[in-house]
Amino acid sequence: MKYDFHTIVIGAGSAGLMTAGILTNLGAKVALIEKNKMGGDCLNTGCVPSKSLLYRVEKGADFSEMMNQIQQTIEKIAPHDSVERFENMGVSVLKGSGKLLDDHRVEVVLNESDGPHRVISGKNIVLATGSKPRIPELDGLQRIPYLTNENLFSMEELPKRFIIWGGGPISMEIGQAFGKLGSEVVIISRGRHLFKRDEPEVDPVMKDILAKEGIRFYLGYEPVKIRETAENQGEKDFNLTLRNRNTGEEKELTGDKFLIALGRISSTEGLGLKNGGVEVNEKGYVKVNKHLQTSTKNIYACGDVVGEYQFTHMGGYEAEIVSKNLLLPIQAKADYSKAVWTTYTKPQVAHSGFTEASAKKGGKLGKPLYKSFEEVDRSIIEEDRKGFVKIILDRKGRIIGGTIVSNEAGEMIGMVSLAINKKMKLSAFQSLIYAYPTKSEIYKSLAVDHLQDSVRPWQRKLLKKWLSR
Ligand SMILES: Cc1cc2nc3c(=O)[nH]c(=O)nc-3n(C[C@H](O)[C@H](O)[C@H](O)COP(=O)(O)OP(=O)(O)OC[C@H]3O[C@@H](n4cnc5c(N)ncnc54)[C@H](O)[C@@H]3O)c2cc1C
Ligand SMILES: NC(=O)c1ccc[n+]([C@@H]2O[C@H](COP(=O)([O-])OP(=O)(O)OC[C@H]3O[C@@H](n4cnc5c(N)ncnc54)[C@H](O)[C@@H]3O)[C@@H](O)[C@H]2O)c1
Repeated sequence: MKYDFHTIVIGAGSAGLMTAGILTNLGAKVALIEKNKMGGDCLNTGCVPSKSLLYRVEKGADFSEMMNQIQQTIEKIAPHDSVERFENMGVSVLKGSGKLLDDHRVEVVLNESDGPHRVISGKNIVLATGSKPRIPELDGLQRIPYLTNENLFSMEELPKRFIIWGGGPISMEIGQAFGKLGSEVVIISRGRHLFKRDEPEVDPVMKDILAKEGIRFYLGYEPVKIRETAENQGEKDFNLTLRNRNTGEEKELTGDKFLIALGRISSTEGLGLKNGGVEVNEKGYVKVNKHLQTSTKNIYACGDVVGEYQFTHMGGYEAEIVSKNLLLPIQAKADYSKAVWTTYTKPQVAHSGFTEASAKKGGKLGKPLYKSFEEVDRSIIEEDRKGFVKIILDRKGRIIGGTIVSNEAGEMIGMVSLAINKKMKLSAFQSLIYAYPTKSEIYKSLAVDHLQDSVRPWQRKLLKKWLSR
């Protein structure tokens, strides 16, 4: 059977762009379908505007000027993900909505055409349609103009009392940024712990830092209703009633902006999954095996639509696996034991590989090691002493995980990832020369502590004897 394309990719966010780019560069004929903006969430409503905001907050500028600068940053990066760039590479980009008709044919309802819908066929199809914010049921919510990441960065005025529902990375990053800009920030989360994906030592450090900056937390609370109140300079305020999940006690808060950041749902509405024989899991995400293959063997999926690790770089990693599997006879597997992420608060919280708990669960835990930045000279100089490095060793003493809390944690975690990838032991950290004064010196002191701890008493005695000759 002859198909129009080797692969049809639906969705031009980080995962779809990466898949289309790799396959085309390696000689495959590819169609890429995007119904909205090229670059998806990351460029338009996710990583880029949020990190641009965090950077600009530190520089201090007028709010509307800052929002303009954020849009300018998006425009500067947009050419990397543009139709022109991908068409120049050789990708056929179709601006419209894609729907599976069966396991090889996709119907495209073009954005700018009143003509008949176009139907294209592909030997393979890749679903990279991403995710969207999860909006829960809440009494009164439909009458309140609430915010999500999709309209947050179009706000024109700085909120006075900014209430954020959710305890994940969006809430932490955005909450801290708006607190620094001068909003009164309240964060509500049903769980008692923040940074739940990270090591448990992160939660108290970050809670303390954020609370000292003035953020108020209602942890263990759930909103039960929201109502508009009197008009306040053209903007409507609202009252939000919260209930303590343990005691049932109720509290009332007033705010002028309400952000919902309660995680994501898959973006598969109208995608015709059933026509393609593609199953979803219990959370509604596209079900894939380790090769990122769906229940239909020539249809693969990657990025947020798959669910577990909703990060741009993980979508990129999955796109590489999918591309290999579409081109090579041997099927590569996605290995999430080396997953990496960073939450860009100040200090940042970065992680790579196993946590202590996941290593224990997987029967891999040798030893967890911990070192605070308290006595690191560079951290003292920069007043960045509250964080730590935690390294997880397996039973053979190899580095299999790490967590860093520090202003540059996102940059520092790369060294841990390299050590994990190359199956290194702590001695690798110990034998390096580090420039003084850098925060990376913590790797050396952590290694030295551990090596000292692992010297046996008889070895110590022998050494002492030898030194006293
Ligand atoms: C506020 C915020 C901050 C974030 N910060 C970070 C960060 O700092 N670092 C990080 O790694 N990650 C971050 N993320 C997560 C990151 O943005 C996502 O993991 C990433 O964008 C997912 O990429 P994707 O390609 O899977 O999906 P998306 O970016 O959602 O792209 C999917 C695309 O498919 C299109 N589409 C959907 N259905 C169809 C259809 N039927 N036909 C045609 N097109 C369709 C959509 O329009 C969209 O453009 C952040 C997310 C948010 C919300
Ligand atoms: N720096 C980064 O890499 C970065 C930054 C922002 C967002 N992101 C990505 O975007 C995605 C979305 O972020 P997010 O912060 O919305 O989601 P999240 O899923 O990470 O966190 C949602 C939080 O809300 C809580 N929650 C869920 N339902 C609730 C309810 N009914 N009541 C009270 N609390 C409830 C959850 O317990 C969780 O703590 C994440 O998966 C993340 O991967 C990444």
